[in-house]
Amino acid sequence: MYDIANNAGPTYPGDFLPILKWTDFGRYERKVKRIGQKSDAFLQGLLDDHRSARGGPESENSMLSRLLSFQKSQPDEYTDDIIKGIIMIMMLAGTDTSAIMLEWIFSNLVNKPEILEKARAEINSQVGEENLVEEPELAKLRYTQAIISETLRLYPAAPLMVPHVSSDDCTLGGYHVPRNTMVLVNAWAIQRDPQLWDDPTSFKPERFLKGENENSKIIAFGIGRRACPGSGLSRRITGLCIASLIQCFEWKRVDDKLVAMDEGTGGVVVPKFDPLKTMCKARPIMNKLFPEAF
Ligand code: HEM
Repeated sequence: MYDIANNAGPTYPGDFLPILKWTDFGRYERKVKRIGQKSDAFLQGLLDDHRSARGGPESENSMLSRLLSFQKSQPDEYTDDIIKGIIMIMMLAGTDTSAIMLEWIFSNLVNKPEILEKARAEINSQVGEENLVEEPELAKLRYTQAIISETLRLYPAAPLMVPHVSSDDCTLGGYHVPRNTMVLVNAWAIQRDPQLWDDPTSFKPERFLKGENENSKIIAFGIGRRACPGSGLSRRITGLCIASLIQCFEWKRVDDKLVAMDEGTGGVVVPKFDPLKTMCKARPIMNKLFPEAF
């Protein structure tokens, strides 16, 4: 996964200087073909394990076993290649992005404990301290949702989105774009544009609680028919995850220094430069929810 992610996106110099493709500069083609074969073998192994029920009882209700059951009734639609493609895109597009968003969220929360406390107060008042937050309650957690939106705005997991190619000559913002040109959208810069946002570089979830629909200005999931189909799922998973982590633990920085908020480098998905290190301590609710653990 690491190899695929790092070789995806606009990272190949030959895309910018086509002459380099003649010599397979940096052995890029050979490298990606090898990665492709390796990942195909891995996914085929997963499929075969599920098919022969070698995955154990926990795999019986998995997404893969569901897809394989569709294969029995619609063999032409659900070929092995299609199923491998679905699993691959879910893993590639859905895992790193959501994990990185979570890391940015907690980096912001430990740097701004007052925001963390406000989120906790909302969770206490809407969910209470007896039960772990559940999905239907997420709609009531408006401040938690606002924290997610503000993180997507300032720290989009895919800052240049996924490269697109113009299928025809067109004009974009007054610029002529010939057919077959790679087009990148700088979501990172657009979401910090002072013409669109007040105090654009400050982390202020409150801006999403105003009456206007600020969320419609977020483009971190793309726009239009190729926009991210996992955006709703991702917001729900992340919402559940941060709300339960806030319910169950106290969170603090490891020392007085603020957590550095620099971006690292990557393919499509860009992680933090320094992975987040933080301290956490179990809260009393953990004794009630998981007494056997204490
Ligand atoms: C924080 C979480 C996520 C972010 C920031 C994110 C962002 C994006 C972006 C920017 C694109 C490209 C949109 C474009 O080309 O204009 C995309 C595409 C895609 N995402 Fe996500 N995504 C996230 C989570 C997920 C999840 C959880 C899934 C599925 C489990 C998913 C599945 C996909 C797929 C399949 C595409 C390709 C859509 C297409 O090309 O038609 N993503 N995502």
